[in-house]
Amino acid sequence: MHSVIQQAKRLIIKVGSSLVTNDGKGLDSAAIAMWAEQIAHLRTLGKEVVLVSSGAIAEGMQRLGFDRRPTGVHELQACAAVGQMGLAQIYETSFRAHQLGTAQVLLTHADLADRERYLNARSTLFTLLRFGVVPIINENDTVVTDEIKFGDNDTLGALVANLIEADALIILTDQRGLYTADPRRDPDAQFVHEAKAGDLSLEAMAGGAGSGIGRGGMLTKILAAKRAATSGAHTVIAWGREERVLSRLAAGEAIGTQLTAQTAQLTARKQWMADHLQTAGRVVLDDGAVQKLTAEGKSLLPIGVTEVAGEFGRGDVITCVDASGKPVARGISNYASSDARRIVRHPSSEILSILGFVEESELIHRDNLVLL
Ligand SMILES: Nc1ncnc2c1ncn2[C@@H]1O[C@H](COP(=O)(O)OP(=O)(O)O)[C@@H](O)[C@H]1O
Ligand SMILES: N[C@@H](CCC(=O)OP(=O)(O)O)C(=O)O
Repeated sequence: MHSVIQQAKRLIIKVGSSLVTNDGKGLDSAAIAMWAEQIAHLRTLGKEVVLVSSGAIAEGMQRLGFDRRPTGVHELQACAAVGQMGLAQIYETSFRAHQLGTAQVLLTHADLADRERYLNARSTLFTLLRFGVVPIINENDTVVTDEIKFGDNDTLGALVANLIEADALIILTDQRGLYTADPRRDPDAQFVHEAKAGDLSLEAMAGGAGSGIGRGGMLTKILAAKRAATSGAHTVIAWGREERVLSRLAAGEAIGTQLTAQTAQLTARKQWMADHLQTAGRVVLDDGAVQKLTAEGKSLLPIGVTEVAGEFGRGDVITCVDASGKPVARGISNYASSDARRIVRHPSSEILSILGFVEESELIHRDNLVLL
């Protein structure tokens, strides 16, 4: 019995190129229809699902008549642009059959490295989930070159898991999970049912891609599990063609390899903030706000702030101090210092009229706040 997927409220599901495109033979509409049906089922169980799908390059190669992967970067990018249309079309059609809308989200490394774009991507994904839509994510291949690529969608899946604090990452691939060696090369390879995410011995077991279609192989999946675990997300690596794989995982069945995160989700996030000793700025709280934060576990609203010191951007970690200057909390600011200065001492209902836009009604959300 594996219960991490059963218990997960928010899930990232990553499907690899070889699965999506039937080993490069063209989009596998039957398989995609089955995942869509299962994802619709997961949603009826109250789970939020984000899909990370590879396959744009493989599908574009097919459509443009390449029988081997082109070597030129712009040819690959052109393939991705052509193939992405096929992905968008088939996902939209497959989910529509279950009255679910889809949304295309193409991300680059630069998007997630930039604090403001990171927060924007995060807010947009949360909003899509709130609208009941299934976001379908891929790397924005047409605008990236090697140095700034995620390079593989296993890594992208893990970063998205970190981005929206998913409880679990499911990586569907063309093997049943992790073996002690590449099963394509070593017939004696043993199946690994369960291990700790981040266990270094796993990295030695995992080899590169076996199919010529996929990019990362097993190593990027192991590293993705390690990365996802930093925000407390567990990973399951499973065979995408296993019958009803997603629904059975959601029912608690032990399928695939489970790589368990060792740190609880909130603890991991709070630890990250607590480790942020160099904060970009400081806000002074009135006594009421100190009370709300420390005794009631509430978010920090602009109205409870009397002063903003330093220069910081949206997404920076800032320190909250009481009227005497004593630090009481640390957290991620939803507003840049220039905007924060204008909205402090005001009720959140006035943010729109003061700034002309509203990022969030809180200055710091309690999930992004750690008490000192
Ligand atoms: N230890 C291992 N256990 C399982 N598969 C492995 C291992 N090492 C390497 N592989 C290879 O990794 C491949 C899956 O990676 P990849 O081709 O990138 O798939 P995807 O397109 O799903 O990301 C498998 O087909 C397999 O040959
Ligand atoms: N963005 C690329 C993803 C390449 C990739 O990571 O492939 P895979 O190893 O099959 O997940 C595409 O859509 O072709």
